[in-house]
Amino acid sequence: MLILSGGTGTPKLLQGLKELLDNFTVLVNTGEDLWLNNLYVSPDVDTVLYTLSDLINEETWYGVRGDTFHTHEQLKKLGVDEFLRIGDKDRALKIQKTLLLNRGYKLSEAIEIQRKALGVKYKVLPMTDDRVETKILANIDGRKELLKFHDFWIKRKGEVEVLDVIYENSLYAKPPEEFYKLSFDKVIIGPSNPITSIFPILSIEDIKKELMKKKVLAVSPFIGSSPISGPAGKLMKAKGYESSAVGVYQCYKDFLDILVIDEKDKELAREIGCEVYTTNILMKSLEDKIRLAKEILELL
Ligand SMILES: C[C@H](OP(=O)(O)OP(=O)(O)OC[C@H]1O[C@@H](n2cnc3c(=O)[nH]c(N)nc32)[C@H](O)[C@@H]1O)C(=O)O
Ligand SMILES: O=c1nc2n(C[C@H](O)[C@H](O)[C@H](O)CO)c3cc(O)ccc3cc-2c(=O)[nH]1
Ligand SMILES: [Mg+2]
Repeated sequence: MLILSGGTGTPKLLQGLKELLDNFTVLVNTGEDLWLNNLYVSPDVDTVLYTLSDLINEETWYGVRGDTFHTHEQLKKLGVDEFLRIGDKDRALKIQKTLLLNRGYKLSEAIEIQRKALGVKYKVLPMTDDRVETKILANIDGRKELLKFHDFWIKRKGEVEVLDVIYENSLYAKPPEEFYKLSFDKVIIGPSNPITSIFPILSIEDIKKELMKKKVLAVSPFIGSSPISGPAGKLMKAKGYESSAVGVYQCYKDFLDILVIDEKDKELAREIGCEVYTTNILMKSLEDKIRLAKEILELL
């Protein structure tokens, strides 16, 4: 089983799947990775590692539950304002990843070392060992500007007009070597943001080519015309997709076999050209996550 993931929606589903499955591989978005004061930050990978090792802070869906922020606060006092609030335990994981990368390890090799160190039994692969950067083409005071994802989402709080989203260098990027050794025939695209969490993964040609040959199920991150959280709605529109479960089908229709949508959207099924399964797709409790995971596994 291969699961495509960003850093919030799919990790919730992973909490359900890991109660039901002994093994799967998570292929994680790295389009939002960044160097922050010489520290390599891979937000979606770190959230997946923390989710699979039961360390994740479920209030924020990043960082370690109960972490302290001494270094972050001291840096601010000294005049270094990290725009991401990085906890002390979380910083250790990022420092180790940075050390390994600086010693020439590939990102996938560094993640493999960290997965084992955290006692995660599931495989976690970055979508590439190359650098693919998601950039947001925005209208800033009448001028077109290409923003880094974190500039768009954290500094500007996503409050800009989005004209397009691009995946820089995806034309040349390859999946990690490990990807070619995987044997799987089923794929779950979790309820992550199709535009900035799943499309970066699909922008890597060999990954999309592989999905065309597999049985693929996706879970909608939308109910009605709104995402359950975050900027997916405006990003979908910027890329010309409907901000709805129908738009999610449009994003994945080249290879999608089953789309799981919310029961409130059941009348949309006639506009969706693959098998549709309606259920409650909101995951609040662990029971919700296990229930949804169970329904998905029965469908695949
Ligand atoms: C900023 C955020 O990106 P990221 O943190 O990487 O998150 P993902 O792309 O993995 O997921 C965001 C995506 O998740 C959907 N969501 C959240 N909670 C639920 C839920 O309980 N059920 C469900 N079906 N989807 C859920 C949400 O609508 C978001 O679109 C980002 O891009 O939002
Ligand atoms: O919106 C925020 N996202 C934070 N994120 C999440 C992340 O940068 C983005 O929100 C995700 O990339 C969205 O996909 C962090 C991720 C980490 O791995 C470590 C620290 C942070 C800190 C923040 C933060 O302060 N604010
Ligand atoms: Mg993300």
